[in-house]
Amino acid sequence: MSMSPEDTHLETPLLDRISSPADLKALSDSDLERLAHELRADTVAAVSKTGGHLGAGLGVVELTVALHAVFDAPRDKIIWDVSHQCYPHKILTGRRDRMGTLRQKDGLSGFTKRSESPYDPFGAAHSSTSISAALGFAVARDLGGACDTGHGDAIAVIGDGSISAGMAYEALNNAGHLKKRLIVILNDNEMSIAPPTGAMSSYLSRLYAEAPFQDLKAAAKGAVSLLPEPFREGAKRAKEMLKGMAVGGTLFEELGFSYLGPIDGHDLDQLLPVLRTVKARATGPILIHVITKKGKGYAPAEHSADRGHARGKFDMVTGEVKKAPSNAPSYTKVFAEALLEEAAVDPRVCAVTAAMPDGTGLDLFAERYPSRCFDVGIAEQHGVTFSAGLAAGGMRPFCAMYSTFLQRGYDQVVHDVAIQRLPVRFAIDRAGLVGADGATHAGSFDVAYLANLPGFVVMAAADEAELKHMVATAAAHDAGPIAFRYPRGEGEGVEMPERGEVLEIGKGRMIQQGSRVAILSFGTRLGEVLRACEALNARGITPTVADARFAKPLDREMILSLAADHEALITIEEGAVGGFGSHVAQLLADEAVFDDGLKFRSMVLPDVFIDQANPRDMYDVAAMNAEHIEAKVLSVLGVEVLDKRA
Ligand SMILES: Cc1ncc(C[n+]2csc(CCOP(=O)(O)OP(=O)(O)O)c2C)c(N)n1
Ligand SMILES: CC(=O)[C@@H](O)[C@H](O)COP(=O)(O)O
Ligand SMILES: [Mg+2]
Repeated sequence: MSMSPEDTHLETPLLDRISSPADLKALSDSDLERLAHELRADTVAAVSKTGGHLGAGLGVVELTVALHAVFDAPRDKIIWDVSHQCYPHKILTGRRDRMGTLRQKDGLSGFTKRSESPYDPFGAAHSSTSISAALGFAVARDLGGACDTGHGDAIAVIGDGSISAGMAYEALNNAGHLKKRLIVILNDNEMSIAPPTGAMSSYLSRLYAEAPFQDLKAAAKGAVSLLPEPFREGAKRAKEMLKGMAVGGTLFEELGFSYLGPIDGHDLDQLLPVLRTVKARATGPILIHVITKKGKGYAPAEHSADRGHARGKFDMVTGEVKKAPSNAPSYTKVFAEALLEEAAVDPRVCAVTAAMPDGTGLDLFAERYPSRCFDVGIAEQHGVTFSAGLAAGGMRPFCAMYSTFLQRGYDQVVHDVAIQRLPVRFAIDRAGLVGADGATHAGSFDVAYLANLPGFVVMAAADEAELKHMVATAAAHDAGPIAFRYPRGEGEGVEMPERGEVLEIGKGRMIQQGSRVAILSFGTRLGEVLRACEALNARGITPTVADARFAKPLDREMILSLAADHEALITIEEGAVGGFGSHVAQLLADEAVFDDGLKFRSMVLPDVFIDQANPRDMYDVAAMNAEHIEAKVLSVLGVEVLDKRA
C-alpha cells in the first residue's frame, strides 16, 4: 500500500471501534486485516502532525494487530525493544486520542513508558533490553511475584539491529538455560537506522536467503494448517517446514530455543495461526523469526535510505518534511567536517560509531575514508574496547557516541581505556537535554561519569568554533583518553576558524571582565549566560564571565583568581550533579577558599528525569535559561529575587 491523497482522508470505521485490545477479540481475521490497513494510515497521519519515529512502527503494524488479537495484554506482557516502533501499539491500547501530543511537553512519550499505560509493562528507548526484561517477567510469574496487571505470557519483540548487541545474547543464553515459557519475536527488516552491518546480520539473512520468498510463503501457509498439534507427529513436520527448510539447526536452537520461521510479518494469514499455536502450545523459550519491511506501506518511507526511521512533521501526500530554515550548522556537522580535516592530514585518525553513522555525522567519514571508519552495530561496549585496541595499536581513534548511549560502555571506558591510559578520543554528541526523545536520551551524566576518572581530559564546547578547536585538540592528544561534548542541534552562528586550533590542556578563557560576581560556564549554556548578562547590565550589574572549556583538568589558576576577585562564583553546565560544578567546589574547598566567605552556587540539571519537551522548555524545567541565571545572580548578590526557582 502507498499513501495516496485519498488515503490521507481515510475512513477508519474499524479502528474507531477499538478502545482497547479486548475489542480486537471480536473481529474476524479478515476484519483484522482491514484494521491493519486503517492502523497504518492512522500511524502515518499521527506522525505527519507531530514528527517522530515512523518507519519502524509501519513495519510492525500487522505484528501489532496480531499480537493484540491473540494475546491478552496487559496480563500478557508485550515488550517492545527500543520501543521506537510502539506507535501502532499505543493507538490500539487506548491512546489514540492523545497521539497529537506525541513527544511534546506533557504529551505521550515517543517510547513505551510504565507510568503512561498498563499496556507498557517495560519502558525502553535504549536497545536490546527486551529479552532480559521479558525473561524477568517470566521468572517472576513462575515464582508467584505480585503484578498489578496479573501474569501471563512474556513476549519480547526485538529488531535485527537490536539483536546485534551483546546484552541480547546474554539474555538468550540465560533464557535457554532457564527453559521458562518465553516468547521472543525477532523482527527482521534488514535495517537498523542505517543498513545493518556485521556477521550476525548476514547470518539472519542466510536463514531465509535459500528459500525464495514466494515458495517460503506458500510453504509456511501449508505448514500453518498443520499447526494445531505442533508438538505431535504431523506438527513436527510443520515446524521443520517453517524453519526455512534447508537451513538446519539455527543458532537460536543451539541456545535452547525452539525456532519458528521465518514467516512473512505482513501476512496475517501466517502471523495469526503461528501466534495462536505458540500461545496454545509453547512450553519453553520460543523464537519466532518474522520478516518485515521498515516503512512498509508508505512510499516516502519505504523508498528512503533509512526506510523512514524518524521524521520531523511532514506532508502526508508527498512525504516532504517541513523544516525551519537555519542560520548555523549543526554541531554534528561541524564535528564531522572538522574530523575530516584531521583525517586528511593524519592517516592514523580513524572513527568508530555504534550504529549511528548519520546521527554522529560519521557517514561523511565513511564516504571519504571507508577503510578507516567502523560501524560496529549496536554494540557500544565493543565499540569502546575496539577503540581502545585501535589506540593501543597506534591509531588515533575517535569513538563517536551519543552521551546517553556511551553509558552502556562505561565499564569499558574505565577498565579498557582509562586504566590503561589509552588515547581514545570520545566525541560525545547529544550532550545535555535533547528534546522530543525525553529522559532516556538526555545526555546528563557523561561529565560526572568521566571527570572522576584519573587521567581523563574532559572538554565541553561552548559554540561550534570551540568544537572545531576541540576536535583538533583531541587529535593531537596522545597522553591518554580525552572527551569533548556538544549538544544536539544547531550552533550559535559564530564565525568559524579556518583551522581548528590545539588548545592548551586545562586552560579556560575569559569572555568578559566584570565585578562582584563571576559566572564560570562549561558548555553551550554560555549563550544563555551572555543573554542573562545583558539583562543584568540594565540593572547596573556586570558579571565576569569565563568559559571553562575543561572540567578535567580544571583551570585551577583561573578558578582561584575568579574566586579571589569576586564575592560570588556561579558555575553552570548542561549536566547532572557530580560534574563540573562539583569538581570546582571540591577545588575551592580543598584550597580553603570557602573559609574566606566566597559565595558559591552551582547550576546543574535537577535531580529528576525531565520528560520530553522542546529543549528550551526542558531547560526551563531545569531552571537553566537566561532568566534563571539572571535570578541566580541577583539572589546570590542579595538583590531582589525574580524567580523562586533560582
Ligand atoms: C543502546 C542503543 N544504541 C543505539 C540506539 C539508537 N537506535 C535506535 S533504533 C536503532 C536501530 C534499531 O534497529 P532494529 O532493532 O533493527 O529496529 P528497526 O528500526 O529496524 O525496526 C538504533 C541504532 C539505541 N536506541 N540504543
Ligand atoms: C530511537 C533512537 O534512539 C534514535 O532514533 C534517536 O531517537 C535518534 O535521535 P536523534 O534524532 O537525536 O538522532
Ligand atoms: Mg531492523
